[in-house]
Amino acid sequence: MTHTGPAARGRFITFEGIDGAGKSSQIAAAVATLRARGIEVAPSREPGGTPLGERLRELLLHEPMHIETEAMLMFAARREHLAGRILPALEAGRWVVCDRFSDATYAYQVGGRGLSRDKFAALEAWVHPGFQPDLTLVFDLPPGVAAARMAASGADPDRFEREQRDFFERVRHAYLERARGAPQRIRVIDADRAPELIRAEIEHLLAERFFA
Ligand SMILES: Nc1ncnc2c1ncn2[C@@H]1O[C@H](COP(=O)(O)OP(=O)(O)OP(=O)(O)O)[C@@H](O)[C@H]1O
Ligand SMILES: Cc1cn([C@H]2C[C@H](O)[C@@H](COP(=O)(O)O)O2)c(=O)[nH]c1=O
Repeated sequence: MTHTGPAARGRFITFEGIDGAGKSSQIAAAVATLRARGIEVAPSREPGGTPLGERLRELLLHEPMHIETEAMLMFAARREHLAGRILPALEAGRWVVCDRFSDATYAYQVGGRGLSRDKFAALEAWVHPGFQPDLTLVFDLPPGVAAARMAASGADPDRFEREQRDFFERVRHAYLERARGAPQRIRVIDADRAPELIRAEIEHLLAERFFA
């Protein structure tokens, strides 16, 4: 008899790192790898992922604002994303592969801008109590290397990408600190390597974590 019970919950995988770390093409490769295994995957991004979230993204990336406004808007977009997209997909058995989530708020707003850890923790506990990604990959590389990559790409820098090297040093260290606090969930990837090597490591990690 065919099993017609509820689908198993999907998995939530996030990619993190300083701007220019090389997440985008590796996310596309990871999505393709999972789809090749027959998994239904919903790629998404933060801030964004919903119509309202994308409008908030425009403000966040281009309008100057108070640091607490910035943190609250990141979490407002996230609240919408969780309710409108992430949780429904996971409940329907789809996997969500997301370019950034709350670890980015910790790294950028707490580490980079100096938001208090208590305010971050309160927002996180409000917006997604007890919920975290199943796996987070932090792309780690020196800010100078990331800056050179971004300059070579020729893209117009946004409000975050225009920050100075010391800002990205703080963001990088906040990511590494966050990873030390959750070693089961967060894996640090050496992103200062050829794309093929990074892709092979990610395929290995996905296989080990979800298909062993
Ligand atoms: N491993 C790599 N080695 C050298 N260059 C790379 C590597 N990965 C990506 N790049 C190049 O670096 C630039 C930034 O890459 P990408 O846009 O994937 O970074 P990102 O982490 O998604 O950045 P952002 O968070 O700012 O969107 C691109 O021009 C890309 O082609
Ligand atoms: C989710 C989130 C993002 N940011 C910053 C990090 C990046 O500079 C931009 C998003 O651009 P990307 O090209 O999609 O990487 O937003 C942040 O500061 N805080 C956050 O919570």
